[in-house]
Amino acid sequence: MQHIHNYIDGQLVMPVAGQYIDNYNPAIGEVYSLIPDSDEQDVGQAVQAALKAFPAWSNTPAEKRGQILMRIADLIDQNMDKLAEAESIDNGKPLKLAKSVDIPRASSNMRFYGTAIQHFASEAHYMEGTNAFNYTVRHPHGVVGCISPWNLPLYLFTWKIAPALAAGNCVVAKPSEVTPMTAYMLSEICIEAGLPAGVLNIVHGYGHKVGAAMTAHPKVPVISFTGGTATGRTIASVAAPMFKKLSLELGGKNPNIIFSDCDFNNALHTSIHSSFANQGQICLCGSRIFIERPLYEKFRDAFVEKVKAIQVDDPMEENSKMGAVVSEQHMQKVLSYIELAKQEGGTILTGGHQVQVEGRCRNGWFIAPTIIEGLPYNCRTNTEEIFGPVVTLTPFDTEEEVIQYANCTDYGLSATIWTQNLPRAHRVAHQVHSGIIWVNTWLLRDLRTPFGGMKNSGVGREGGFEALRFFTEPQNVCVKL
Ligand SMILES: NC(=O)c1ccc[n+]([C@@H]2O[C@H](COP(=O)([O-])OP(=O)(O)OC[C@H]3O[C@@H](n4cnc5c(N)ncnc54)[C@H](O)[C@@H]3O)[C@@H](O)[C@H]2O)c1
Ligand SMILES: O=C/C=C/C=C(\O)C(=O)O
Repeated sequence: MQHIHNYIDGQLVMPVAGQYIDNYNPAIGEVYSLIPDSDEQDVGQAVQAALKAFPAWSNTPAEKRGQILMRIADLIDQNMDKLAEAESIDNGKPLKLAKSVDIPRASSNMRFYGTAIQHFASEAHYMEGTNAFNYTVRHPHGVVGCISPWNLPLYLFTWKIAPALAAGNCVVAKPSEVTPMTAYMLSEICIEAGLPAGVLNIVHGYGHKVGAAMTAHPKVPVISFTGGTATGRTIASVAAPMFKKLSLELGGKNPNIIFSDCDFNNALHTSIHSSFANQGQICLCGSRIFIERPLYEKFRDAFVEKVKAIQVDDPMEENSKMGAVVSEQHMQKVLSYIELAKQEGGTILTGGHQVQVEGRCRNGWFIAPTIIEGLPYNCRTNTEEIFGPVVTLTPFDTEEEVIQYANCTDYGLSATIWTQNLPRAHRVAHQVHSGIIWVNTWLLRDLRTPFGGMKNSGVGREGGFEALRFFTEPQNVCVKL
């Protein structure tokens, strides 16, 4: 069976304690590889390697650092098919999705920050009347920790490490233990691309061991984390008393607001993606669909009809639109929320159950896309993150009412608004408490924009120069002439 290795000090190495964790193919329901069950000893070695590499890497001209990131991007592109297949096997997502979204975005992340760092300028402030000026240098921090989740494995892993490396930091990174394979393949790519030893170190294993050791390590002053809100809280509780700098990208329970005057076909088709793409396991999925009452029945009936036609099948099938959810444990969690929705008075319009796919996937973990109506806007099903192929439909009568519905959760990541009325689009956008608003679209990403959530969806922003500012420490020098 294939063993995944840690990537420490430029080498692919076994975990110090020699222990491994089973890695499952969720579409088959079987173990297909083994992941290092690393601990604080491996994290300690990774931090030492990163500290050793830091002086040379931080003094490497930005242009040269950028060139190495671009080489990594080229190698991701050259290995597109292999990486996409590995992502699909590891995560259960349709191969087509991995090929069209996950892996291309991973190379875009490297390319974006490989070039962004060439344009990242420091500020200067002249003090009129005093004949003095200030210039601000942005120093890399040293060793930074990057911790990522399982839903968009290589996409979110590279979204963190690219700006961290571009800014001149050395990195200790931990991909999710549920989907480690493409991060492992990335370590091979980094070696081939000539990334100097110790600049990026990838330590595999459990969050409560590897992630916790990174968070608590005194030589890792910065943690960038994407994952669940509860985990973010644990990390913050350890990091805050150590005065670490934190970026937290957490969960969401995003509203998808559909007004009667929307472009109906566009709203309908995009809502299918925003509900069920990646089996609904994207933090940006619009899991609460609010429909203005005059359109409610028309939208509901058309939506249910289209969703009933979605075939859940083997993610490796060329035309698969919906694959497996990531693990048996996650499937049980999602199914338990469907039971909760029934107890809370919801009506299942379609789905609501596990699916057994024929053939090689008969023991895999699949859930039918599920639509529920008839729930109060503030019940648990409508306020807690399910993170699976489950959406609720709720009618509304006025703007004020739907804004209240939209804002009634502790989350504030993203929202989508469908209307042809421009003033209304802006009016509603400004009142919805979400860090990311889409009008008449969904998941249209410009990598230059600030990305992140309000309320319990996170702290700080990724993307564009925000990430380069996060991964650097500003130092102001005031000079009197
Ligand atoms: N806001 C965003 O950009 C965004 C993006 C993707 C996913 N998410 C969220 O991520 C969640 C799903 O991902 P998940 O289940 O992998 O999340 P998770 O919080 O369980 O795990 C995320 C990562 O944190 C690690 N971890 C777990 N416990 C830790 C600890 N005590 N200390 C340090 N690290 C620890 C895990 O091993 C994993 O690598 C959802 O809530 C989803 O909304 C948010
Ligand atoms: O599941 C969460 C998705 C996060 C997406 C991004 O971070 C992005 O598109 O940059």
